[in-house]
Amino acid sequence: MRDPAATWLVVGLMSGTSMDGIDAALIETDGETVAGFGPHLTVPYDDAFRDRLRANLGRTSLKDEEGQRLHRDIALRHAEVVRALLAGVEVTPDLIGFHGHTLWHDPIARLTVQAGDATLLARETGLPVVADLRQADIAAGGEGAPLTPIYHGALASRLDRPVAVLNVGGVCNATWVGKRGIDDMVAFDIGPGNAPLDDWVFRHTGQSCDTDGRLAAAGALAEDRLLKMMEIPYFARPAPKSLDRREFDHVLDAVEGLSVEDGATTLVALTAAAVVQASALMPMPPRRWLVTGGGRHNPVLMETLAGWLEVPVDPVEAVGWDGDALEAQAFAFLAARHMRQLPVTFPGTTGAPFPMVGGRMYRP
Ligand SMILES: Nc1ncnc2c1ncn2[C@@H]1O[C@H](COP(=O)(O)OP(=O)(O)OP(=O)(O)O)[C@@H](O)[C@H]1O
Ligand SMILES: CC(=O)N[C@H]1[C@@H]2OC[C@@H](O2)[C@@H](O)[C@@H]1O[C@H](C)C(=O)O
Repeated sequence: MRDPAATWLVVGLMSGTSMDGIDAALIETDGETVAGFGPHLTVPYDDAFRDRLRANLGRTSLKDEEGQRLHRDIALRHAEVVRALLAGVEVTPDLIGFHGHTLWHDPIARLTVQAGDATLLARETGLPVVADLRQADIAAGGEGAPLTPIYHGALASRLDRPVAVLNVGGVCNATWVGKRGIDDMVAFDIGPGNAPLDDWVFRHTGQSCDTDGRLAAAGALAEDRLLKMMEIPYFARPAPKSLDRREFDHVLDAVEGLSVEDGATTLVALTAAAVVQASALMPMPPRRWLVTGGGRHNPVLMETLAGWLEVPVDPVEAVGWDGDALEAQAFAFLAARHMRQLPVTFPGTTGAPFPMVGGRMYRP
């Protein structure tokens, strides 16, 4: 039996930068370790809603009519996903950890905007919701991202270290976990993940991604284009650092004129080259890379990474984690840490001035 005083059953919710859909996962946790993994699911956005999200990227305020509508609709869609996740599960969760959908992220201006009305989500689900997890960090001069490192660090404490957890979502980020576990983490956004490739493939084929890397597998690397793209100053900038999804939109200009296949191969290579560059920014090379996020389903990316990094590269499933659930689980974990007022961001992960508690509670 679960000791309710010691752990919570928490639903984590994430709508990621690739705009593929809403990820939800249930875990049992005290915010330090995971006592049990429950079910997870991803509910894809329909094309019309994805177009609407895309049209709202770059918005810095939710105050106007469409901003308010979007804030509400995102919350209602998340509430539906919670109901779907809990259908057939004979437990009632204690709590929800809610990210929302990032529309704007600018740490220099100390502004990060996530749409999704947590008050409405709490009312719709009848559960307390912890949201606004980036706000305290960015207000204090941290990057406000990435937030998942403390979860990566908690899971990786059982592994041989240093190890790097690489998330290839729309944006690509990594957590380096050293010998001392969560007291020894360096994390940052590396560069473009799947977003430019998704956009490129959508533009040329109308498909939402390069499924199983088929286009990239049929193309040839345009080395001159890759070298040009690797001159982007962000790659060499030391951590802490974080990205807005749209910051790499312009790389599509660098592959313009290539065939769809060659462009796909070259954009996959860009992600891999950025990861190689990122390893030089870590305190020491990791012994192993564990890859999570949708990008690990692209075999061309996985092969390129394995070829270019000098240590083993495996999907996180190799150590028993679930790469489709990990981000949503992380937001559940962060909500539990909020309950215990444990820090969620650190000088090594976001550049926070000190380990910082994060999130705000919305009660039903
Ligand atoms: N079978 C597949 N083959 C190739 N790519 C895939 C496959 N499945 C998923 N992807 C890629 O993974 C992406 C979704 O990844 P994920 O869900 O990790 O992103 P996200 O959580 O939205 O992003 P972020 O971590 O930046 O917030 C898709 O947009 C697609 O590019
Ligand atoms: C501002 C924002 O939403 N950033 C996302 C994005 O997607 C990946 C990367 O860029 C990461 O920094 C972050 O998401 C994950 C969940 C994080 O905070 O760890």
